[in-house]
Amino acid sequence: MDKPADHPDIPQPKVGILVVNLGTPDAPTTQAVKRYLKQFLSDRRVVEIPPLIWQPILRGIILNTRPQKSAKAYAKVWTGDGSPLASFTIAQSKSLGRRMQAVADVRHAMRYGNPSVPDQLAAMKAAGCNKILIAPLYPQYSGATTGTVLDEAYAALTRMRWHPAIRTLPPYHDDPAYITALKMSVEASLAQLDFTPDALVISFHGMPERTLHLGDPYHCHCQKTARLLSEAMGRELVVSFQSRFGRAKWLEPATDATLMQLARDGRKKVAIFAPGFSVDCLETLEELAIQGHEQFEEAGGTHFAYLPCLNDSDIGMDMLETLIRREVSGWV
Ligand SMILES: C=CC1=C(C)c2cc3[nH]c(cc4nc(cc5[nH]c(cc1n2)c(C)c5CCC(=O)O)C(CCC(=O)O)=C4C)c(C)c3C=C
Ligand SMILES: [Fe+2]
Ligand SMILES: [Fe+2]
Repeated sequence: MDKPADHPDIPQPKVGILVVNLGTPDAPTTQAVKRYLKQFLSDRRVVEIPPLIWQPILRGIILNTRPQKSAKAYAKVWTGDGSPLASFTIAQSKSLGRRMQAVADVRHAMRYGNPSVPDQLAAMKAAGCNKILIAPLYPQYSGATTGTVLDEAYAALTRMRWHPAIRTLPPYHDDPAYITALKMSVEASLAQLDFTPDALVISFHGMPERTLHLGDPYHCHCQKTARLLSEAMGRELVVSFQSRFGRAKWLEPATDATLMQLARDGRKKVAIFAPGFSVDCLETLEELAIQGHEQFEEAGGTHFAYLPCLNDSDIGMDMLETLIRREVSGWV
């Protein structure tokens, strides 16, 4: 008698892997950035101000001023393949697809913009995936990043009659595979420099400080990543938080202030990296590598290096494959 798995009428389990990142504008233009920021900054997980107060500020002030300024910043880092965040995320998804082609259908989605999480879940379902791993590519958990990706996925599932089985990739801020990949990548980048840094700065995207007091683990996850990496590398790392937005108090110390203070303290050779971003993007390539460099030199610094994110490097992809294979084990 046939075993059920061999029976031609019984569908074989097909595993889907959906890697998800933040999203980015379609073009470095005021209009495209405005569309993107409207969706992004209307997410109540990102701006936790009641909509009756926040929406008039967003629509009346922010969306009439910030898109033009941000579009200029995007234009400085835009490439022939589009936004760095999009092109690196696509490269990661393709690389993972090649590595796992025997066992899974790998796709990518963006929380804001396209391809959207609901569209990609529907496409995977239509392609026969009945077991799906949702993998938000944020090492450190926050409600504003991992949380909102999962909200979006679960909301899409509520509209499906026949759910696929779902697993989610947990935060990996303290995973030995992630810490080892960062150590290898940072040390390889440092070995390429033509100077020895007096300080190594580890910069994470900021959040309103209030989120820490409300129980968001993001700040603790960032601090733990920094501590574990510092221990693994056997050297001091200066922790800071970048990209402040709005008037509320954000996590401190701020990266710009930290860079300027280092220069004033006589630590004039600095290398900086941002391991909370799984790929390079506006916040790393423009805010750190361009603006941070200028701020550091204006404060008297002499040597500055920005060290790249893991992106789709072999080191980074080996790490992601390890984490993802672990989550789908038993399925494949
Ligand atoms: C990696 C984690 C991120 C956290 C945490 C985060 C929180 C957060 N961000 C904003 C506002 C903006 N962020 C912007 C860009 C941006 N943010 C992240 C990641 C995190 N944000 C990335 C990867 C990017 C780059 C996107 C790209 O296209 O390359 C922007 C847009 C750019 C700009 O106008 O400055 C805004 C605005 C808030 C309010 C927030 C708090 C929870
Ligand atoms: Fe952000
Ligand atoms: Fe920024």
